[in-house]
Amino acid sequence: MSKVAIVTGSAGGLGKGIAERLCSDGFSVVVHDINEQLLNETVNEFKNKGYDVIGVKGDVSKRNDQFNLVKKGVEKFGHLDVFVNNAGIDAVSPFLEITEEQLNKLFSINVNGVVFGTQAAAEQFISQKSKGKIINACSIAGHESYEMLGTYSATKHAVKSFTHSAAKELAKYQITVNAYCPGVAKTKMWDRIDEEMVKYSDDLKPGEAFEKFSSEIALGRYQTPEDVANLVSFLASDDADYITGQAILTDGGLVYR
Ligand SMILES: NC(=O)C1=CN([C@@H]2O[C@H](COP(=O)(O)OP(=O)(O)OC[C@H]3O[C@@H](n4cnc5c(N)ncnc54)[C@H](O)[C@@H]3O)[C@@H](O)[C@H]2O)C=CC1
Ligand SMILES: CC(=O)C(C)=O
Repeated sequence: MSKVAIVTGSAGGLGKGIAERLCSDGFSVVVHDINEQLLNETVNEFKNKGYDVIGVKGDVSKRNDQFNLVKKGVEKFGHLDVFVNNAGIDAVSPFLEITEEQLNKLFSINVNGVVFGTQAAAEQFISQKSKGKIINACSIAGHESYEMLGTYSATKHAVKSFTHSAAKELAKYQITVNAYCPGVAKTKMWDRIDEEMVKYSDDLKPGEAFEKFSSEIALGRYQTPEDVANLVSFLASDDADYITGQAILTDGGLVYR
């Protein structure tokens, strides 16, 4: 019987890289996203590669959608082993321009989404009477608070905090809760961050905000989805059974904690 993983926001970006890696690790995978067209494209691409996947559309900020996601995954594959709370969004603005709308939107997706996903997965693990692994997308911005990324950084600090508290409460069920903290990966998220940072700057040209962040990476290159997937693959494996409550940096040497 193959292991089963759900990865939220996995039609593109880091989530897609994580979902593909878990497929090649032998998992049956539920690919999930709010973007239905991209979701269908990714599911078809994975099926053509021979991977055992289904697609479920949903919005992580809606509690019912998160419980429906687990239900659909279990209806198809019979059980659940790993739930990756990957979906997240960005926002760029000076502190004095942070709006109520920005705060509500980012917290509802990046934080509420992680809480609801964790609750849905944990209920399933408990009812299965099995161990289970919950793996959350944090960030270097969950360890360091960046200028122009104040709201985003606050959401990722909240993800780290919920990773700690959920790990403490769920350990008695043999459920582990950990987080991966990427650095600077060239996905659509960074394309948007770069575009916004350039708008707010007098001297940055398109691409230069990304280059500026990347130039500080000790290992000398920006991150790929595969770099992130390497860590998530380990956290999803039995080799990580004794690790819980950790928010692990994978950033090529950028933030040291
Ligand atoms: N790209 C980077 O350098 C870094 C990314 N991260 C985190 O990694 C995660 C993935 O980031 P990327 O792949 O770069 O982002 P991305 O924007 O490239 O991809 C995110 C995916 O999530 C989906 N999504 C957005 N809102 C959703 C919602 N409400 N419900 C369901 N799906 C939704 C999008 O449609 C998209 O397919 C995020 O949590 C992000 O904060 C952390 C550190 C660095
Ligand atoms: C996108 C991200 O997580 C940053 C800038 O730390």
